Amino acid sequence: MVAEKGSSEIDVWSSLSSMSADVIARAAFGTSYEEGKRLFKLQDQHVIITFQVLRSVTNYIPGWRYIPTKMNRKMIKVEREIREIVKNLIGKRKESLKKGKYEYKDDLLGIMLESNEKEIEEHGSGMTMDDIIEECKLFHLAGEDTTAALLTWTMLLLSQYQDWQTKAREEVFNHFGKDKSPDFESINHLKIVAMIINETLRFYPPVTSLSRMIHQNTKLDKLPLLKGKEFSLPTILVHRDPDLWGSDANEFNPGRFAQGVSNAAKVPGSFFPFGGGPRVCIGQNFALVEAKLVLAKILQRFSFQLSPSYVHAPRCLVSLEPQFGTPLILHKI
Ligand code: HEM
Repeated sequence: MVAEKGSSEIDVWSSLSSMSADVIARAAFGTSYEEGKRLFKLQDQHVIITFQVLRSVTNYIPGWRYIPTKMNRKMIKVEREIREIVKNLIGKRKESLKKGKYEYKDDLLGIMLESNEKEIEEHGSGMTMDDIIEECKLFHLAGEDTTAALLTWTMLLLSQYQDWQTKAREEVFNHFGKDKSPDFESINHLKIVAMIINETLRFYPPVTSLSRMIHQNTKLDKLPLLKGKEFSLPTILVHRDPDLWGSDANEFNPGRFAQGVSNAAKVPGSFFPFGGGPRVCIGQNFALVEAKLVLAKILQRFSFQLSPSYVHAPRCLVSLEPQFGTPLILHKI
């Protein structure tokens, strides 16, 4: 995309979205990667239709979703195709097992099927086909746009704060030079890159709020929280609160993470981009390794700056994303 010795304007949001879709398709479906990609494309369509339906006034008419409107029929068609693909994938793996070829691989689907077989053998019941399909869908939904958003906001901020871009590149060069590929072990030695990623997660958290159900009456300071009600914890507001982060809460300053996550805020527990408790994000380590690897590789090859055509308009769909893309000018180094 960028000439050997040149510069190009690229919408990094769209490129990084395709990249993280590829990563999650490979991790979830390994050898069946191509079918995985098709599945995830369909799921993207499904999300778009769902948001259209949720935003439509007809959403408030009881029973409307059962009426065969154009939109509802499209939704059913996409859902059916998604189920067919996953069923086929599972069928093929089971078939190979029957033929004695134990072909369950180290991908998410393989691990899930293998542990499910054991569960059924030992306890007589396990996950149904529907459960497995839903788990595959959830991983894609939870893991694709979130990681793409993290990487996109990081690149945007490093375009705006060139001093941090230079520091990060120096660190990457010190560890890997210009050509050595960063690997899983050494990626954790990148302290400045880690600080930048944490500050981006604070500044533009891909998941902007958490929902919780209240199980018993309680009080949060003077605020009564009533059993049976749902409440929302606005991550993005907590992450920018000057009482918790200091007067520079609305400034990008990775240095605040220099002494680790637990010392970054004035009040512990003010940083929770991956949620918390029993439902904490199970993909957080995966996402952080992916983000560090990708960022290190980009910093090794390119310097980048903001394009004059960039329009700042974050919006919240599945994750906090740049509504009009993120055009950056990349220079080969
Ligand atoms: C920067 C990237 C990511 C961010 C910011 C993020 C954030 C979150 C948050 C805030 C939650 C809700 C946690 C809670 O309610 O306490 C969550 C749940 C979840 N995430 Fe992530 N996530 C990311 C990447 C990923 C990836 C790559 C995967 C899969 C490989 C993944 C899989 C999941 C799953 C399956 C859940 C549901 C867990 C449950 O309900 O038990 N996430 N994530």
